[in-house]
Amino acid sequence: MRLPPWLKSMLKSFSFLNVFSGFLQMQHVELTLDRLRSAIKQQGLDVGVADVEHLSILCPQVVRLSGQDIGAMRASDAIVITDPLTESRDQYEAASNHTIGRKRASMSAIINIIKKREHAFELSLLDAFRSLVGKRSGERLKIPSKEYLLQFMKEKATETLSGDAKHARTTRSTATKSQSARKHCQGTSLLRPIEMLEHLREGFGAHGQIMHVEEIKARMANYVEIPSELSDLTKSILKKIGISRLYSHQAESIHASLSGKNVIVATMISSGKSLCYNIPVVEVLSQNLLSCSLYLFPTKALAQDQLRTLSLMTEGLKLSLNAGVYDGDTSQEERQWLRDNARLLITNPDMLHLSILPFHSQFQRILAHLRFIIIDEAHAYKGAFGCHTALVLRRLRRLCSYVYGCDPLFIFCTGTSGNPRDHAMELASLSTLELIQNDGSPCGPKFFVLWNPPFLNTGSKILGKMDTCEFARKEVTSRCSSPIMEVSSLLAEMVQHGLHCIAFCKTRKLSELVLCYTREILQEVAPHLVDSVFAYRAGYIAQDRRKIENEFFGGKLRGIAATNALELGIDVGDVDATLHLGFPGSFASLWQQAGRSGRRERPSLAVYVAFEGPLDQYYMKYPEKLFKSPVECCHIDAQNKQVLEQHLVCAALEYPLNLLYDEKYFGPGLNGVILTLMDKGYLFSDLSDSSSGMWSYIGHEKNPSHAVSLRAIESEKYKVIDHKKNEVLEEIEESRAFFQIYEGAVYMHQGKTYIIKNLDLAAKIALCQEADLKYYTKTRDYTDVHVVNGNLAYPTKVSGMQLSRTNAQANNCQVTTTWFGFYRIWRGSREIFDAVELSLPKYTYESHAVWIRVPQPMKTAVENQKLSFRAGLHAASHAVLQVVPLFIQCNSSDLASECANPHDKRYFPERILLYDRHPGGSGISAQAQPIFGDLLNTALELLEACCCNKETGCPNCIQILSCGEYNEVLEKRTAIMILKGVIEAESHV
Ligand SMILES: Nc1ncnc2c1ncn2[C@@H]1O[C@H](COP(=O)(O)OP(=O)(O)OP(=O)(O)O)[C@@H](O)[C@H]1O
Repeated sequence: MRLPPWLKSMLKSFSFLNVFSGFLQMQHVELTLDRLRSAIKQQGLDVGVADVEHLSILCPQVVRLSGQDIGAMRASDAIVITDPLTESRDQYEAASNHTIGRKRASMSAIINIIKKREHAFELSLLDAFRSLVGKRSGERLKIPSKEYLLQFMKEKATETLSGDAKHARTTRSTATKSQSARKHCQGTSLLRPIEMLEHLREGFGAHGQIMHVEEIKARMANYVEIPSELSDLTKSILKKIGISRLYSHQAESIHASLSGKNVIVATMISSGKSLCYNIPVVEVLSQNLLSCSLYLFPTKALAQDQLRTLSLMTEGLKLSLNAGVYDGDTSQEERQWLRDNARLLITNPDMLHLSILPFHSQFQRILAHLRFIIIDEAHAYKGAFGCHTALVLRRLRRLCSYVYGCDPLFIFCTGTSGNPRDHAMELASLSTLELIQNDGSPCGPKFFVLWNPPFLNTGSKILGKMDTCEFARKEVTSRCSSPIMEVSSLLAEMVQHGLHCIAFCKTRKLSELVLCYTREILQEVAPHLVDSVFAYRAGYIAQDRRKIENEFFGGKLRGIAATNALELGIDVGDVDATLHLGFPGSFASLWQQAGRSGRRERPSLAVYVAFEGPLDQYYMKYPEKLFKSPVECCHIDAQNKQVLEQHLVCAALEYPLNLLYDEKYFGPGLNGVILTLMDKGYLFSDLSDSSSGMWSYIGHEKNPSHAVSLRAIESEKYKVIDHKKNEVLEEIEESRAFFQIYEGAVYMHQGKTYIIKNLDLAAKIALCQEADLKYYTKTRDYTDVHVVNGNLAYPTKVSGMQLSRTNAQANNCQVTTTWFGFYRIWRGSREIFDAVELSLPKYTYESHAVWIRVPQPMKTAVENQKLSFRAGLHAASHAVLQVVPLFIQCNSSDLASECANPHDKRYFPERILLYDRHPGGSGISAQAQPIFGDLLNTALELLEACCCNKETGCPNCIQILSCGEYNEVLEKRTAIMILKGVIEAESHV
């Protein structure tokens, strides 16, 4: 059914309603269908519409009324309820007239939603009133004035909720309900970060959310004079950028680099590390006009940031560095120009591996005169990515040495690593490295707030600091307000009061949701600031990202809802506050994110808002564990046989391998790997000439590096195009695409909602159209994991841990996702109101899994007790997944568990299995294998310690946000039985 054209045109004429929609949104109270039905019944009214069940009364722009509210307005008006399934204008009119006619007595307000199966149209209170009552049937009813309605709403906003409204609150989902009770700050006075903390304490945060405030004290600078040995040009550059003295560590590291030492600078975030490499580079490159430098950054954004810094330093001076960024976004002409002219080439390890080393002769000028290799954000090179980068650097060093006769120095920088020196030495295979860590930079005080969304009890009073379990015993379903809403409200508050703020979110979707809610709040309290908040995440096209970075740096934007794409050292200017939606997966990440604020000695604020999961709640309860723990060590294993094989093939193409000379780069495993590669047909040596000992590449691929992905980056992507503007909004990796784009999907981008109109699978293009929708969509899918045997490519080192023996196995696996439909879900209430079928191709990728078999007698024992083995396994896998970040530095979204689909009746393997979510694997499940026994024990402890008494568990134990099956088919008691059984079997290993 389509919305009748007459109604559409009528609605257009009520655009003034948009002005009030934010206001109305804030004021609503919620009503369940049951409550509506009984309220209507209590008043002896005949609803007259066939089936109240079909009423959709949950959209945010419709005022939701409790029975009590209906009573309150009894004298005034009428309620019009139309059947949402009405199919035509005639039926529609008949239904509404019929309805109105039969209840003209004394109903109190209007709730009207017209819904069809494909799209849902929602009318605001006034819309509905005007269109239905005012224009169509108004003569027969009293119409409340606009003033009356607004007054009513104002009163509602201040009144304490009680009676029916209370009940409605506690039975609804949590996202918007606490918001509706808590007024948003309307102020826009300028506040400094410390004043903001007080402001929060007295206002928005006065409901016990603030669990702890850690004051990280200010630190005085230790300055030294600018060394006299520096050239006049370098001194003039320092003067130009306003540096009159150096921090002591800067002088120390510059001296070490200029004395020919490899250096790692491991000082605080924002401690002026970039000068530690820029000054020696400028000094050397200005003295010898042939000398060159190579800068490596892990992200494109950092590369751009550094180019900006270098331009500011050198513009207008007689120094032609011809600096430029050589990455995937660089045009062919620019690449050619940089190859011919650049003396300072900024790139990333992926580009080095794919486009520089295999074509090294084109970079002959640069490689032959390479004096420095700069590796900033060294801590980013860990795990699988670190392992690959280590081998790329070995390939670079041997080419420089054998082919171009040079031995460049390294300067590493890191702000967050537990083992900076060892890690960097392993990364670049260096035998000596000077560690600079006596930090001479100043820093302003930082107030780090731990913030737990408030609890709501059955009386819907917001409770203060209540022990999670104490509360869980009382009422689990109405635990607390949504952390997403809390972060959105905080972001709005910061922006309103003139603070520059970044809200870090774990996923792309969360960053879009936070942006969307923040804008809604700002629309209500400070509409002129709505466009000063943006989202920043992977997927956006490069041009858009640059624009956001520049506008935030320039102060035009005040707030950003970002993923960790903005986490690493980009200098985004004066940030006053950071928000952190959930623990980001490692201390290093958290400190990196928080380090974005408070640069240049300014006081700053950081607020970590907890999710309900065990890890976040653990830190809320034990803040010292957060603030006193050292940052994690970075591990790489450059001897990993499988990775070594891959890179030796590439290295042999670049320059023949030699056992005698290459062992110092590739380690003692070189001989064995060369023989394996010979057997596989990649390498050949003329054994008749035993003196040469050279192994040449004879494989079929023209450029074997194309087959090796350093960080499992997918090349196949889907483009999302705004149909009307013909503009590319985003490119989504193939593995993620069908979770977001399919015909009918609601797609979010920069706080706007779009509907996907067409998906062209062959061209990999999704056309979308902007649409103001109050619902979102979520796919219905299932994922099969097929375990296959094979060696794993990534390290299994877990530092300082006693490894227990275990039955758990780590294997390669094949992950296949099948999409069979999607749900339409109201925002705010998160209620599913429609299910639609889908037909999309399956997506399969290779990954790695860690798993343990559940003993057969355990299955029999569970079934004998008439419990569901599937539900127990599913819940046990969730519990194990929840505890992984306690042992391994990772995000819980890096891994997934095998989840039982409620409709799937096929055989379900008797195993607890976790797998790497990224195609190609990320190495985390391999790291989990040796500690699987600990994971099982901790998961059992978690379940036994959680006081929720629900069989389906709670977010503290077995319910997880990322469950592909929406936490259906879960049994906590059975999970405990199964875990005990598996742990018992482990004790016999
Ligand atoms: N000696 C100095 N005196 C005054 N300001 C300085 C000095 N050195 C650096 N700064 C300023 O400190 C700020 C931070 O510098 P920079 O971005 O180099 O820090 P960083 O340690 O590289 O940061 P990150 O940890 O994010 O990578 C810059 O604005 C820079 O201009």
